[in-house]
Amino acid sequence: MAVMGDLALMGTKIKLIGKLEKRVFGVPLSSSPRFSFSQTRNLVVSKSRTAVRAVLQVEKIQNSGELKEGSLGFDVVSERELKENGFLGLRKTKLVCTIGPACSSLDELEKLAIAGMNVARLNMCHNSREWHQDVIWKIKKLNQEKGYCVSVMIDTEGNQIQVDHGSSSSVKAEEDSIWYFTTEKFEGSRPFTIQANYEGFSEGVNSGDEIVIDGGMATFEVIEKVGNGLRCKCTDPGLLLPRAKLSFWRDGKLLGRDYDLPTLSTKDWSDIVFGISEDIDFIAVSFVKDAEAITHLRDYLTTTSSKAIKVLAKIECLESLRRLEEIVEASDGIMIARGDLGVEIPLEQIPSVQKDITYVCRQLNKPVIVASQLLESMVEYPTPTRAEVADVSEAVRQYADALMLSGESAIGPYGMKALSVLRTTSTRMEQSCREENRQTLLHQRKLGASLPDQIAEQICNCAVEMADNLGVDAIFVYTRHGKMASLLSRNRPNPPIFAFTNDNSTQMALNLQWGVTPLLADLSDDMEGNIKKTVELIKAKGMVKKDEAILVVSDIIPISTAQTIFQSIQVMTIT
Ligand SMILES: Nc1ncnc2c1ncn2[C@@H]1O[C@H](COP(=O)(O)OP(=O)(O)OP(=O)(O)O)[C@@H](O)[C@H]1O
Ligand SMILES: CC(=O)C(=O)O
Ligand SMILES: [K+]
Ligand SMILES: [Mg+2]
Repeated sequence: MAVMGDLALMGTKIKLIGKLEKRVFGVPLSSSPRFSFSQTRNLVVSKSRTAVRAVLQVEKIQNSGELKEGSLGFDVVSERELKENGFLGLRKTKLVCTIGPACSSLDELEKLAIAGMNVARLNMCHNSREWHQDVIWKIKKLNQEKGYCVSVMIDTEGNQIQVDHGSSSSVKAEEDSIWYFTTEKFEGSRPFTIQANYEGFSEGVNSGDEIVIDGGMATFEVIEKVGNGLRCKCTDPGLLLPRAKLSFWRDGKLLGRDYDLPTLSTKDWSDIVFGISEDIDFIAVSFVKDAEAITHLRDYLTTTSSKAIKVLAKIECLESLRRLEEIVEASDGIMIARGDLGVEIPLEQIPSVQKDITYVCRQLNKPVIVASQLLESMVEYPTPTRAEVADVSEAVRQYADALMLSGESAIGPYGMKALSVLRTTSTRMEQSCREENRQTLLHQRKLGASLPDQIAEQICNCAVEMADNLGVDAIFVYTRHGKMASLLSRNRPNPPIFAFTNDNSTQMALNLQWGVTPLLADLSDDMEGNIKKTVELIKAKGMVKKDEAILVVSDIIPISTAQTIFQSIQVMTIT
């Protein structure tokens, strides 16, 4: 079988070396290999039963770093999944669970880890510092003592305008009833009075404007302004929940409101300092309005944290949609926070906005989480609605990197079942997408050249095209900061990506990337040796079999004397 891999690297100022070898794990074989170069740009690879590697390398001069000798770290869940289901059976879509009172015991956390939780989210809006610390310690304990690989995310409270009637349960607003929205502070509740948490909440609001609560739970018309407060009439009766969110409308159009509040409050900064001290992996920033807050936080983290904590921007207000591209570029990833987004924009716009955001993230190579109400009915019931399963499937079909549970896992009694619905639904849809890709040969990945590092981008685009065309069983990538792994993931290949890194924070960050199984390995200076060692370790664990083919992409291969960086694609068949 001869297959073409077209490496469209011409035109870059890079020296391209075509180097063909036939070796068994680094040892040259004497017999003549069955492959040939057809042109400078094309590499023809023949697979044989011996380990044959066709190597195409791009050479560039740069500083090289130190790599250490050691062993290979597989987390227990991926190892089990791989043994049970084989390479193609590995789930690609990552799963995030919000941790709340329903799942904060060591036992419940372990059950979620076993069921496939990749990232645990702690919402700093709720509960105490001690409570969050206790959960983080339990997750670290499970990782260290039982071999799980669960990353930790904190989600900031942010400066959010909320209204509250002061009662712990919901209150009904009847048609034509008159209510007073006030900024006055008082304890408990007063009849027909709703407290707003921000003095300036009514600025620019006129008589006749509408107030929509929680995206449509109830609607009020503003009768008059009284100081900072608003006297209103209920025009669409409904329920007022504690800590409700509100939007203002005029003549049927949403009033975009830019409150003069910083994205990160004093409490958020203290939560961030806490997060750094607890060695967390991700900070999700709520109500991001522009790129500035993200850049500021990233600069802060660079100077204060020894570890590369990733900053995710939550898209949940109108301003963030207006500045989407700059926010995506500035951040390490995005969360589509559909809960608050549905309060800020008309609900019917959410599906198309979700599609647009996932598209932009893919182009700019940033992981994206689809969050909120994926399986909302499961907060109360043990099975999802058909519509919820369809919503989950659509997010998977859009190739979102991750799906998130909120109340389903935090407060609901069926968190485990909800996680299992996410797992089975995503596995099924991933399989269907693979079949569809194969039939149509229409590559979803017409990504073009959109990133600054064109060499890495092109190598990964070509590598994935080769991997799919050759039908290899797995892709191995050796990466320090995870860039090559994410660029491969961006192409959404059919085979799974095993990313070997010697950096723990890279491993934990890659937990959010579609199709990537991050593995901590003590890599040495010698890339040939690394490949040989990792393949043999995986072979010894019974995870690769004879005749299975692996495509290997390596990012940093220091050539000791000249300090040269090689970026290469190799195809090897296991003997
Ligand atoms: N740590 C916690 N302690 C207690 N309850 C929690 C905790 N985390 C979440 N919850 C509960 O689970 C529900 C859903 O959680 P989640 O944090 O996803 O929703 P949210 O408050 O709407 O998010 P956000 O405020 O970021 O928009 C919350 O309304 C809250 O009642
Ligand atoms: C997750 C979140 O913050 C939201 O959906 O609003
Ligand atoms: K939050
Ligand atoms: Mg929110």
